Amino acid sequence: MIGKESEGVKAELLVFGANCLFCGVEHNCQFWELVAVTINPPLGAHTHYIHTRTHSLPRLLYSFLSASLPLFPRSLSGALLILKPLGSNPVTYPVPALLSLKTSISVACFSVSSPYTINLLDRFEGCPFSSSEILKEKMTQQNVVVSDPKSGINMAITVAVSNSSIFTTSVQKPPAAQGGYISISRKKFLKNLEINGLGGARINAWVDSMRASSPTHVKSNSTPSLADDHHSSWIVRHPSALDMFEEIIDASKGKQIVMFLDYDGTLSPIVEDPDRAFMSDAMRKTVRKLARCFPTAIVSGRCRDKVYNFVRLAELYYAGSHGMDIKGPTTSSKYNQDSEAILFQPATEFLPMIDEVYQQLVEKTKSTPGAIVENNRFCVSVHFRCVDEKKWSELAHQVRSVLKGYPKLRLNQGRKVLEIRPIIKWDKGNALEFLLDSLGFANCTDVFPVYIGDDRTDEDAFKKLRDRGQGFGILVSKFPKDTCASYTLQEPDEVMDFLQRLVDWKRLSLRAHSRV
Ligand SMILES: O=P(O)(O)OC[C@H]1O[C@H](O[C@H]2O[C@H](CO)[C@@H](O)[C@H](O)[C@H]2O)[C@H](O)[C@@H](O)[C@@H]1O
Repeated sequence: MIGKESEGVKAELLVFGANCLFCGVEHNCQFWELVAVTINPPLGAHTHYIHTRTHSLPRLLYSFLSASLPLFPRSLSGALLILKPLGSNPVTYPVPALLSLKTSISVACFSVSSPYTINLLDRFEGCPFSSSEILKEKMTQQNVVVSDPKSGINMAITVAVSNSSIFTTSVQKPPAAQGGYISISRKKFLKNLEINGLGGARINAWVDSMRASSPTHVKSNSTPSLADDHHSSWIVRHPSALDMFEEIIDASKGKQIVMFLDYDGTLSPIVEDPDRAFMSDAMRKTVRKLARCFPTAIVSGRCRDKVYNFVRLAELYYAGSHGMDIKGPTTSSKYNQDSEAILFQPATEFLPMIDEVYQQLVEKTKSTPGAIVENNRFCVSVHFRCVDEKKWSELAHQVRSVLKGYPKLRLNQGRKVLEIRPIIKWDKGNALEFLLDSLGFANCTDVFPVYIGDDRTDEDAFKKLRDRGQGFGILVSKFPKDTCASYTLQEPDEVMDFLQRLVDWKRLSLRAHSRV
């Protein structure tokens, strides 16, 4: 079973395989290997890349599906097939039932049994095999039926599961990246950079990850129409929170909205000097109004004092150092009568170690022009935004040489920054949960948390919301990225517009309420 029918969970099926989805044969199109099918996007809101390359099949599939969407019943908003390049890591956001299979799903087809009966596979022209033949031939079968409780439609999904990738024997090595888009494969964008291990190989992985860390432009050799397709399909799955404002408000009806805001890249634009990442007065004013309407927290990778000095609003909750330093408001308001009591620091024992590492990193990296080491109290950031790309490998070596002596620290990567922090299992997602509990929403079903952020570490919070099945995340990005957020906003200015709309809506609804 995929998802929990009773809770109306949207179904999503990930399909991995090296062979053609439709005929099961390995065509001469070694550029793709993975297909994800998302049913009911964008509400399913699972993110994957379309990483189409030179072969025309991906485009064909995409046009085929776009043409099929109008045939779907209204409540079934569609299905998307997403392709990944051969050899890349599979995206790991399957619904829990699929996750627990701990196996790769090699190839699949699905059909939608409804009054409209659409079998995508059979409708594909030129497919020499029927779905069942492929599946019988290639793998063990597992049939999954998903009901869409709203539409009363049963979707029969046939998933073929194999413990080893049955197609890998004839699979060639992935081609070197060519054409394409600004997509960051999970392989390239390592969430936790490995500190020890094989020297050269590891450093290369770091540098690859550093390169992928902050896409700012479409690669010059990309094919514009494919890039457009990629971007539009990403937007379909992660629509603008401004465009979807009414839907968002509908979803929050009867629930208490709680706002969580990242700082850098969300409330303030990204700038070269981390000490000059100021927030505009207009943004400050908007956040102040927001906090009068909803409990509001700032969740940042920065040291709490520093982010407070940028924001300067005493009525907010602050979670600094990626959530490892949480403090309630220092002035009371409607939402925080005894919040001053809140202070949570789960990593205090690491303070001396972080200090020591900070000093060593400053010393070690001082020969690399442009490198900035920032002490974020419970974590340290090494910025490489202003370091010449030719020097990135040198910087990676320097950082690794320091970290080798500290097995209790780990390294993550943000936007042109290496972030070092204690190995403890505490992230922005835990901070969000902690704050919700502190606000009195533990085990509450009528709370609607909204988290807005732009960076990798914000994904922990997006994922937490998705796992809780409450509220949603909004990713601030102009470019397609792998994300657990449901919606997007392009830049801090759009964040401000969105917050202002929330404020206006709240004021209007309070007025309407008081008239009744
Ligand atoms: O969780 P966040 O609040 O988003 O913190 C993540 C990092 O943000 C800051 O760095 C980023 O913004 C800088 C200023 O615009 C920019 O120069 C840098 O390249 C970005 O990575 C902060 O300085 C870091 O310490 C945080 O780790």
